[in-house]
Amino acid sequence: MAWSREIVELVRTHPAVTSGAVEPFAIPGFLSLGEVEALAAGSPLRIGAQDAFWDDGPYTGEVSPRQLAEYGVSLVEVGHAERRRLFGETDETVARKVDAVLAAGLTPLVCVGEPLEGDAHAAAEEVIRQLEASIGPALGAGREGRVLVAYEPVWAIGAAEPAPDAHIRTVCSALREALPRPGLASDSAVLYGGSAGPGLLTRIGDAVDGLFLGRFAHDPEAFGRILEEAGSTARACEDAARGARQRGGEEAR
Ligand SMILES: O=C(CO)COP(=O)(O)O
Repeated sequence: MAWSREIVELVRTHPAVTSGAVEPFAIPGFLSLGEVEALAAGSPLRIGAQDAFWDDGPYTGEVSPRQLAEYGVSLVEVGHAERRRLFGETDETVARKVDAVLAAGLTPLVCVGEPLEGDAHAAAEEVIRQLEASIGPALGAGREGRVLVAYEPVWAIGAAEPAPDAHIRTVCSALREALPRPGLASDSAVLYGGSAGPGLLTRIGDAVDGLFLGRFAHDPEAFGRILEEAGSTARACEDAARGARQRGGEEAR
């Protein structure tokens, strides 16, 4: 709660957030959701849940996306590596959860990632397959909405360092290219997670839309530094896009 209080204060006034360039979110454990949601009410901090079940029940002990929506939650994390490894989640169960989250009008944050360190192009193929298996069925059935994809190489979670910059670039660029499709909102995005911390976004910001942070944002001061970087990265990307549009206009003339 102390962390949440500091983060809410930070994002309320930070220019990177008030300008609309950066969209911060926090995903606390279920037991803290209500309190964090109350703290964040009226602030730009969006609140997510770490998991949800795919139906309303009766499924004793499970929490459905519709219940989370009533609670003020707007994001639901689906298919985190720990859920896949320790709780038997498969692409099929992830797909059912994505469908239920979209049906409840919430945004699924779909986690994908290759289990072992290896070739970046092979990793890109693997995660695009995971993405398709996770969101394809819901979109194919006519669901619509925004999807956030968190690319988390399993071998880089809880590690000393994130995956190498070139690896992240290759995989996230491929995911960005694979993402647009009918039914998917145009503000759908690709985030990188796995030992992400200060300094990373400045290096890879042209290849990703954001970060999915764990341990290295547990210090609010580090979160603040990353927010600064996110603001500068957003400005740099806007400038680059404006330059490209101007060059395109000159060529057209
Ligand atoms: O999986 C993650 C967050 O859920 C990543 O955690 P770390 O950044 O601590 O490796």
